[in-house]
Amino acid sequence: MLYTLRGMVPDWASIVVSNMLLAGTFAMALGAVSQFRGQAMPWARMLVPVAAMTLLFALFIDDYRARIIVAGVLAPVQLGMVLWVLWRPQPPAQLRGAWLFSVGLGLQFALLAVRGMLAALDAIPLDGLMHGSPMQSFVFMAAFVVVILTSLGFILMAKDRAEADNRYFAVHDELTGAANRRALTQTLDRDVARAVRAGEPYALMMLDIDHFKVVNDSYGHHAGDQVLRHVVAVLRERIRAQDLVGRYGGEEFMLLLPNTTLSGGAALAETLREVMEQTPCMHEGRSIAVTVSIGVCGAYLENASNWDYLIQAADQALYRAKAAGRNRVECADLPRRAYA
Ligand SMILES: Nc1nc2c(ncn2[C@@H]2O[C@H](COP(=O)(O)OP(=O)(O)OP(=O)(O)O)[C@@H](O)[C@H]2O)c(=O)[nH]1
Repeated sequence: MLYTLRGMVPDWASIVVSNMLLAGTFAMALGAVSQFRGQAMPWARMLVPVAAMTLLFALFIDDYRARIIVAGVLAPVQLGMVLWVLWRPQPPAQLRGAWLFSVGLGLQFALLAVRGMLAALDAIPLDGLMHGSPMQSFVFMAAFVVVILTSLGFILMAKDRAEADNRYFAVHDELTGAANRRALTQTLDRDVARAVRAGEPYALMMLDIDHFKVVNDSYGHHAGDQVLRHVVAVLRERIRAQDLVGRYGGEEFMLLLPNTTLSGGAALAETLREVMEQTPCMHEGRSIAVTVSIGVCGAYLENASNWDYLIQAADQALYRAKAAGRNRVECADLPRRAYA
């Protein structure tokens, strides 16, 4: 708008302020992309080019050629930084939006750089912004395309991320990243049916952190949360790819172990108990001792329609482990009717 008012408003508004705003737009794009990528706002890299553009345009207020050259250098530098943050060190997960956004920015980058270069080589007419040279008309027209492409690209990136987050949190516990109760249930449905079909054994573990309330009370809730993440990390390191660890409730976790016998599950439970005891959780420079009690059940299943009894059996074994002094593993005796 300020560009089109050239001659009707003072030159400092039409020339200096308008280009300061344009540089500001690119700076905001850099801020937005940095935030999108989870990085801090790069204030210096955002503000220095805007200040440089403003100063140089004020300095060259009567020199159209110099201004085109300045814009042909500074704007591509700003746009290059936006593209760098977007694609480095790894490309973003939201590829289709990122490509659209980058094509828009790349077009702007190329146009301003080429125009600056042609001006520097005296290869385009330099009779002013509003005199309708083909190059100038092209730059104006392209600006609309650029705005549409970059806006659509960014909206698409944000939408794809929101959808991916929704999908992730539908099946993961927010605090620990372990499977949530819903994912555990879905996996049990699928796993138990497969185990029955294949005639393979299946084991299930319930694991509970000992005296977790004391951790919260002594070290605070943040430390408690860190202990929960620590437990999941330790469990994940020890289980196989086909096993699943999920958060069943507050400080209670469930492990699903396909193709595992009761004795195999019990051996793994004992290893996990030992590793947990030997691996304290570090929080703000302090070492917090963690022990767990585990109830295990496992069997060759014959009935895929109901697996509740597996959880009940493992839970009862866990209860016995707690009652027997904690930091222990107990195995469940599955009632015969359960899997007959
Ligand atoms: N920090 C934190 N604490 C939680 C969370 N969910 C549940 N808790 C706490 O976990 C504690 C569980 O306490 P209890 O059920 O008494 O169990 P416990 O202290 O581990 O005792 P035992 O299981 O008998 O060994 C409670 O203090 C809850 O507030 C969570 O997401 N974060």
